[in-house]
Amino acid sequence: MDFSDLNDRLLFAIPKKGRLHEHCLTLLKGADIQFHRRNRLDIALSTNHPIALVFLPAADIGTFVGEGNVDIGITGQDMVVESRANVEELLQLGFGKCNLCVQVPISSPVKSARDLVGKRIVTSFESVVRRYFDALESGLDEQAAAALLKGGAKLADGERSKATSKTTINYINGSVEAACALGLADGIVDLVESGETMREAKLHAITTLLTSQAVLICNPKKRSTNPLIETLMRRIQGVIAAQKFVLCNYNISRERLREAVRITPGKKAPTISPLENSDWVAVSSMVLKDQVADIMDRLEAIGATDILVFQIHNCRVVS
Ligand SMILES: Nc1ncnc2c1ncn2[C@@H]1O[C@H](COP(=O)(O)OP(=O)(O)OP(=O)(O)O)[C@@H](O)[C@H]1O
Ligand SMILES: O=P(O)(O)OC[C@H]1O[C@H](OP(=O)(O)OP(=O)(O)O)[C@H](O)[C@@H]1O
Repeated sequence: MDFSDLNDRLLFAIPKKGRLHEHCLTLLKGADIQFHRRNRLDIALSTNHPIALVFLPAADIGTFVGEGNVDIGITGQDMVVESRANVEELLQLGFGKCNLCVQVPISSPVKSARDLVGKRIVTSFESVVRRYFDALESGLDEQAAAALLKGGAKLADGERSKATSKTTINYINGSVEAACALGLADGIVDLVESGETMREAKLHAITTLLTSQAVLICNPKKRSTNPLIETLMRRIQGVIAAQKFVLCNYNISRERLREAVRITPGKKAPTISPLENSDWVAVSSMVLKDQVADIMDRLEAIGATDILVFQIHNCRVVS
């Protein structure tokens, strides 16, 4: 590829592998960003928009966006906090949801993060954990120390001087959950989603430092300079909304319509159309996918008929 092809293109960073990769490809497809990625190339030019996709490790995307090497990107909030990147969060994407937790062996006498001050921690989130334990060592409680992380705030000079960094924090990249069993650590800090990895390793979580999900981020100086960023944002928002909602259609007698509208109020209001039989109407309304079974039961109970549920492929709705 000729890299002059990148001139005048919006550079959009996507995790090149791992937990977020497939979700990102689905979003790109839903937003109709077409591209062809040549074998072994980490840059792909969009064939229908002035965009170049840059496939990077999720851990590096915050820094690349913050420093303006790329314009926008998708990564986990945990990665943004770890890299301390100066980025604007445009959208929460609803996937890659997990918590960054302090974990200790089930058999350990350690009950709180404070009990680990002065002990050995193993993690892939070295900067987050250093900041958290510095905050604890300076006298903040666990809640205040965790709040400091996401706000990106630094310890005040006075507070910082009280932190002695006596807690040992060692970085490893993956398989962190084995560290306690191997005698390398008294506790670990790692991501938890289902909790399966933690339970298999005979660990339990004693506190949560961060909650995280995938986010669309932007370099703070770039948003106002390229209108394509707003367009992309709206498209991606539409794809996410479409994944959350389904369209529910049914017929109901006019006398039960008020009750039916309470069950399916829609985003703004349901669409109501008269049927040939004047005592009945047809209703069409967006409902949350994870509530649809309950909604169908309730509609049936008030006498609704011909209840049909349709998948939404894309949409633009007011939030
Ligand atoms: N179990 C999980 N459930 C949900 N989201 C997760 C989970 N593990 C990680 N994530 C999210 O996905 C992001 C990328 O994690 P992932 O483990 O896929 O990284 P990676 O870049 O592929 O690195 P590696 O494969 O070397 O661990 C994390 O920063 C986090 O936001
Ligand atoms: O609570 P769970 O659903 O079990 O998920 C948590 C695990 O997922 C992540 O690791 P991943 O599987 O991505 O592999 P890694 O350890 O190589 O990073 C994370 O580091 C945990 O180990």
